[in-house]
Amino acid sequence: MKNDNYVPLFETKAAKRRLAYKFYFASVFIGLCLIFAYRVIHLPSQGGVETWIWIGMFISELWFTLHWLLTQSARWNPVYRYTFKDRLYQRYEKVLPEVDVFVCMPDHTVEPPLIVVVRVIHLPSQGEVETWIWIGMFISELWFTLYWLLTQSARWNPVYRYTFKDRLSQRYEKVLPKVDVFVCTADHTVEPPLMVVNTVLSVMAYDYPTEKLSVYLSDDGGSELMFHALLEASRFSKYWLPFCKKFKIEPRSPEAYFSTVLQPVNIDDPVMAEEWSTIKKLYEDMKEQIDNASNSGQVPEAARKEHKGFQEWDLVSSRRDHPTILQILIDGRDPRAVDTEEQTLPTLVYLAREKRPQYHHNFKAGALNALLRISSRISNGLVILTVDCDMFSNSSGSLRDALCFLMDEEKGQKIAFVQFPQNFNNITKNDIYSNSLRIINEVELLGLDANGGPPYIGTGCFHRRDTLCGKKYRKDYKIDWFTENDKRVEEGEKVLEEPCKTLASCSYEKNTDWGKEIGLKYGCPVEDVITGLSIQCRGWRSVYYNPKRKGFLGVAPTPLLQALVQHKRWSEGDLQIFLSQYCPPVYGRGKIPLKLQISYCIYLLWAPNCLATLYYVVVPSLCIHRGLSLFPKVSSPWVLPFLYVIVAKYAYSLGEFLWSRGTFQEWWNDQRMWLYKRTTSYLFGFTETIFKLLGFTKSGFVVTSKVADEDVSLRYEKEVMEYGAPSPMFTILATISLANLFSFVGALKMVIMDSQSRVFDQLALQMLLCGLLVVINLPVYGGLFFRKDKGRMPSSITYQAVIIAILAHIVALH
Ligand SMILES: O=c1ccn([C@@H]2O[C@H](COP(=O)(O)OP(=O)(O)O[C@H]3O[C@H](CO)[C@@H](O)[C@H](O)[C@H]3O)[C@@H](O)[C@H]2O)c(=O)[nH]1
Ligand SMILES: [Mn+2]
Repeated sequence: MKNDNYVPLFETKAAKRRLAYKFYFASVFIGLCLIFAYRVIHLPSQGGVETWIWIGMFISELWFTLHWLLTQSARWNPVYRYTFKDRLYQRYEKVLPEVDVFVCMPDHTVEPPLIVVVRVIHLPSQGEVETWIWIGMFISELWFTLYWLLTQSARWNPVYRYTFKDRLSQRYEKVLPKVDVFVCTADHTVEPPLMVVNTVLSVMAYDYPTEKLSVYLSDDGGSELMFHALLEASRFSKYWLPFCKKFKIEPRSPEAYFSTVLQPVNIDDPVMAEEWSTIKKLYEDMKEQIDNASNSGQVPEAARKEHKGFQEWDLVSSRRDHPTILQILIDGRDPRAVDTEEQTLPTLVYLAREKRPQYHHNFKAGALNALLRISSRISNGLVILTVDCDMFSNSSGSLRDALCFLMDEEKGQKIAFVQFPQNFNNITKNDIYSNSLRIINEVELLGLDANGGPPYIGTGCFHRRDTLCGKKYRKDYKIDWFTENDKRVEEGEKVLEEPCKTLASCSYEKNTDWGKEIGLKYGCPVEDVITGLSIQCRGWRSVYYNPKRKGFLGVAPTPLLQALVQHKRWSEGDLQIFLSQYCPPVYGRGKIPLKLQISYCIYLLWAPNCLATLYYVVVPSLCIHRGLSLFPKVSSPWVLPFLYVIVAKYAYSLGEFLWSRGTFQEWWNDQRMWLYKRTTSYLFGFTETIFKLLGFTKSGFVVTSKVADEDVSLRYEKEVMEYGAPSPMFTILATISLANLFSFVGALKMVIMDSQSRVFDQLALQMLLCGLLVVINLPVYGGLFFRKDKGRMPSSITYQAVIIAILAHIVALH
């Protein structure tokens, strides 16, 4: 099979193993070991050796108990077997089938593992609280170490990818596969129709044979306004597509284009200048139509009469209760569907799947699965692109880039999907909410790619239809692009909307494998990650492609609360996967490489970080008042590993940021958001997952708002933190920052009053930690006490936080 003339369609380069990185890794690792040595050696001496012996006994017995539980599984229900040979001979002498008679002899032995409980209750009392606080520090540091080791798996061996679109075109221009683009929208109030149609227009304008391109919009809001907007866009596309192609403009979302290019690119060219103005005028008209309808909440009567599609809304009683609405706005096979230059237009379809209150709709996963079925009947593209409605295509070449991977003769066969990074076009200069996902996009996903493939992150991802529909990888899997297109094309008949509608009905999936083995998986708030993981576990790999010109640009959440809620959904969904049967180290064993299993855990274990972090930002500070020292004295050599690990870790992280074209201020903001997310989003995600496991709650999907009030946007532009809404998340943030402020002030007082500077010697590291927390929380104090605008902390939160912080200090002192 090896082809000597094989010239690849893409290339992979390993990043140079940086000596500095290795040094960093080894030295921090040694530092961590020293920290643990310190923790063990310096356990508060009140408890002394006895405490440790006791803890040792505890751990040993915990192990014995767990192991004993394991061994019980083999004792639960043993069976013995007997046979009756004589009967066998009598009856079946000639044919001799086998007969077993089972006699079951149950043997239940249950020893309640009470020993462990006894250990916990009777921990030697000399050390008491101090010992326990110390053990808490130990466990937090153990967690941080393990987690840091996990994150290293994504840094070990990053790779960069490059494509050769000219070769693709030379070899395959005539037989390029059909591509279906799925755009999802859910709610026209938080996802404005104008934004959605801009996304649709940008993907319609891909540099690709239009007769092979189909765009589907799934509207989970079932909104007439959205349909109206799409209808307007289908008309505008007749002008927009030829314009894009003629002048090769980028980006191809009209809104993004006209807001960056304020005058014709080539003023000297009168033809271009005139066309530019005409198109801009047409766009402004369309924008006005759509915005007017959105603002009044009604489609104008005249527009309604122009298209039969609006009649479908006669049967809609609410967005949660309506039959399937399916409208093919442009049918690419219709000879009349052409643009102003007589070129075929891409197929354009509007779908609002059936919704009934008694059926669970499974959020985005449900929407994508309905699209998979409907599109298989209409265009049946071999390749599927999924994009969120707020993510316009920023580069008309991305589609061909993706095909370079999927169509490569040797390595392409095994690739199930090509994931582009999630980038955003509303990030402010220093990215206050750390929305840009810079380190994930520029560092970690490159490493995951080398480890076996990035996860599927829901948007900007090109899939093979087959793999999304559950196909397993086999060595002999090979698509012959020269015949495949013809095979799948239907008779060329005009597709009828009515018969297709049942494919998107509520009852269609009953008793089928949809949502389990076929299509996107149900029941998880991060349907994308779990679906990608299971594709990889079926033997496929994925690739990550991060070109200079970003492939897609989306809308990042602007108020702080939105960002935190989004991360709550992510961390919750991720932890759910970890605790489910799909846990990568279990489910992926033997199916995906070990290093990929580990890399997955970086994200799947986001949520549990909340515990160690909360401990670390609360307990050491509160202990300052008691004079309880939890870190080595400055005069002791043990302080060195602590300082080294702190400095090395943060220096490297800053270096990584700058090297990925970030700024110092942005890195600092990222550290703050890291703290915020860990103490709020992850905490809520963690507890909710546990509740869900226990069966108390069900997970939902809170759609992130893509619009903000004017004054909120203004503050965002100025990079002023937006609190505003009363939320328990803010209570936590405010309380932590106040508690640390009180501690720090108290500590300063103690240091000043202490003439021999013994306090400083003992508490320096604790004060450093506390002081850093105060500095990083400066915006919170501003929001609590100094700001007057609407984005400040609500006063209810200020009161709560002050009271809780004072109470915490009182409790800590006694
Ligand atoms: O019932 C629903 C809910 C959401 N969506 C769509 O799903 C997309 C993502 O929703 P959004 O509120 O923007 O969530 P994000 O957190 O920004 O989305 C990220 O995280 C999701 C998983 O949590 C992925 O599905 C997305 O692709 C990924 O961009 C949007 O286009 C929505 O219109 C639906 O179609 N139906
Ligand atoms: Mn989004």
